[in-house]
Amino acid sequence: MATDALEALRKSITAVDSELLELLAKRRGLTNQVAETKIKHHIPVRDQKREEQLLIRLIKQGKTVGLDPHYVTQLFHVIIEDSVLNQQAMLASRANPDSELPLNRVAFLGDKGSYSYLATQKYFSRRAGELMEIGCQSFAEIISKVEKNEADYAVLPIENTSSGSINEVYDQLQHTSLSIVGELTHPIKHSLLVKGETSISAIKVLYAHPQVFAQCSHFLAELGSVEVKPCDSTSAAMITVSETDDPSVAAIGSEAGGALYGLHAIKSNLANQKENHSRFIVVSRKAVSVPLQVPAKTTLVMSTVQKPGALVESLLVLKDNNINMTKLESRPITGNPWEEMFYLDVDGNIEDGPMQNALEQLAAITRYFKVLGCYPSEEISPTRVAAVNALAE
Ligand SMILES: C=C(O[C@@H]1C=C(C(=O)O)C=C[C@H]1O)C(=O)O
Repeated sequence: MATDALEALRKSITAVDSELLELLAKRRGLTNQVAETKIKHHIPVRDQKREEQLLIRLIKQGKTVGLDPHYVTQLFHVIIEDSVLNQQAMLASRANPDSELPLNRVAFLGDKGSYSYLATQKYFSRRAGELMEIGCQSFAEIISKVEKNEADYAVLPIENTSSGSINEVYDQLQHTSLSIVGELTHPIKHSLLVKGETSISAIKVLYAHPQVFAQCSHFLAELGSVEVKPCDSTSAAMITVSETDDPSVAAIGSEAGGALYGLHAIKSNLANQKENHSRFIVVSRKAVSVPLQVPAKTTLVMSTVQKPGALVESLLVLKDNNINMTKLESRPITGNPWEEMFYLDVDGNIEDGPMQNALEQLAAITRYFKVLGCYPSEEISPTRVAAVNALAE
């Protein structure tokens, strides 16, 4: 009897969920039409005033039907982020018709199920064309695939909120002729993955990528005497565990990735930091042009002359041109001990006046200077509604 009632209720929920999906698709269609209008009339993609008004109205309306402001705000932040990213992708592809390929051959680290694989899927889901996945064993192999025209794009992790910059990728960028054409941030949720029935206390051997071990060091310390075995990628770790019936082995990776190999999670949220995200860059042989209506980021690489204050002087060029720097990284220059290559991420478009001034001035005062790429920024900061607390009352 009880199960009949449950069944009926679940049927109704399924019907509501289908309606929600259809409405979300309808909303997406409308925002795509908005993008067409913005292209035609040169209007910026993001309009935070409109977003604020929309959120205030929805929070008020939500209250009348028993939905709390926090829930409504969170839901619509996700919906708006999707809408802005889709519109940005549309504008970017219009501005670069030659990079519209029927087949995108994409090289990334590992195999199906790796974090790079999941990031690749996410990035290309907003872009036209089929996706051909090319799993690789190292960052050098990934870069070389694109350089040799065996792939069109490479997706490379560049930094993580727990373990910091991925030095090996920065070092690869020093020597390549490829350009950065995109970026994306992907949540990294580490789980302890096993094949059959087992428990945490039974685990004796743990496979994972070294970056993953670094990000989960607190969990590893708690685990105690477990042998850690570094692998080339998260997917390599998953494959190793999937190929044995030994209940004392486990891998660390994403639950979604593990499911592709018949693994399940016995513990989740293993990272030291709760908010664990990785930023990936997308590189290609040809640079892209970013429409001025889309927020852009530019990555620069430079080495300064050997004199006191040389780096400060370079940073002042950015300040004088009112350019915001979002990241500064330094890496040793191979063959030149104690000399550093600086990598800078700045907000701005190389087709913009102040940025062109800054680039010219930097080129004049540095020993080596190169633009690694200008690409649409995918960091969509959520619009906060100042009045949200008042509205909650
Ligand atoms: C759809 C638009 O573009 C963006 C996305 C919005 C949305 O999804 O509601 C609102 C404002 C813009 O930041 C728009 O300008 O109306």
